[in-house]
Amino acid sequence: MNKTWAEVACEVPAAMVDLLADFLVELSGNGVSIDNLELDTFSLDGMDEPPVKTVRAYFTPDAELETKLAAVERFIRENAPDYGDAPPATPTVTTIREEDWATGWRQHFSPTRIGRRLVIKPTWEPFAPEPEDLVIELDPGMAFGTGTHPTTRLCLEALEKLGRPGDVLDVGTGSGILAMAASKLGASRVVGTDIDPDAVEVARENCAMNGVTAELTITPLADIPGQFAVVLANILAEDLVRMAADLTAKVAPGGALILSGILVEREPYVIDGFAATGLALAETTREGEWSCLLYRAAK
Ligand SMILES: C[S@@+](CC[C@H](N)C(=O)[O-])C[C@H]1O[C@@H](n2cnc3c(N)ncnc32)[C@H](O)[C@@H]1O
Repeated sequence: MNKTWAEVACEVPAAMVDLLADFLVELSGNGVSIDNLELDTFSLDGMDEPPVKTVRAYFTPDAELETKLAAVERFIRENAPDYGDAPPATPTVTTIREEDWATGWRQHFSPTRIGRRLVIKPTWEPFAPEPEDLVIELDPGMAFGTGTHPTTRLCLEALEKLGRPGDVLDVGTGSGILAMAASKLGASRVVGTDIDPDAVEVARENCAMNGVTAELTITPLADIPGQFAVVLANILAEDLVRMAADLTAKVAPGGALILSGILVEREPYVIDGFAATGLALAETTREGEWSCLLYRAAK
């Protein structure tokens, strides 16, 4: 593959890393890496934590890149003053090859237990599962969803709590992680859709690697036939609200809709956006600044 990525490196005060990382994940649709800036021995003297860290995000180098870069610069400029007096450095952009992007991720990715039985494990790491464990093998690829992001974890936990899930629709499947988990949890049929054809390709490869059968497609949500016992969508709050009617239409009577990708401060906005759908909000779970909403359809 000759694909390249624009790696955007932002040096920010260490205390601002989480805020910026979440912003970059949302904006790029991909994971970020965080590493310590190399400092000289004088500046490190007597310091436990370096004061500045570098957050790296990965963007497709397309026509929207300039606009996204401007948004990153604006975000840093507006938020950095809350974390210290030093003026923030301008983010740097480096073009990197796809292979390097994937390799860089390896050091940040290790077996992770999520919920009671699900374990996400990179292919290269040895892991001894418990008898009840449902292991998903996953290498960081070009699609969002390695299980390291709270929005994915919240979705997986909510899904596992539903028990054997029946037919499942995964909207914005990314790496296919939720689709694979649904299948491992005993779903009778799994459909995953994504607007990004590359993500669908990655999801197909991941499903094949895990022996999972799922129908993976770029068919828009509104055109997917049928209804599902569980519909999952880990997408941005704005998209969830825009898609509220289509998402609701896919939930079978008595079924569940799991919405993730919602910043806690955006919870009321999403709840408002789903108020007219007739679905009942059954549970809200949170991790850090992320929320996941579980809705139920009437029987
Ligand atoms: C945050 S990732 C979620 C990936 C994975 N489901 C997870 O939970 O980790 C969001 C995914 O939704 C896709 N997406 C965004 N808008 C979409 C839409 N309107 N319909 C389908 N997929 C969409 C993106 O391409 C991306 O792969």
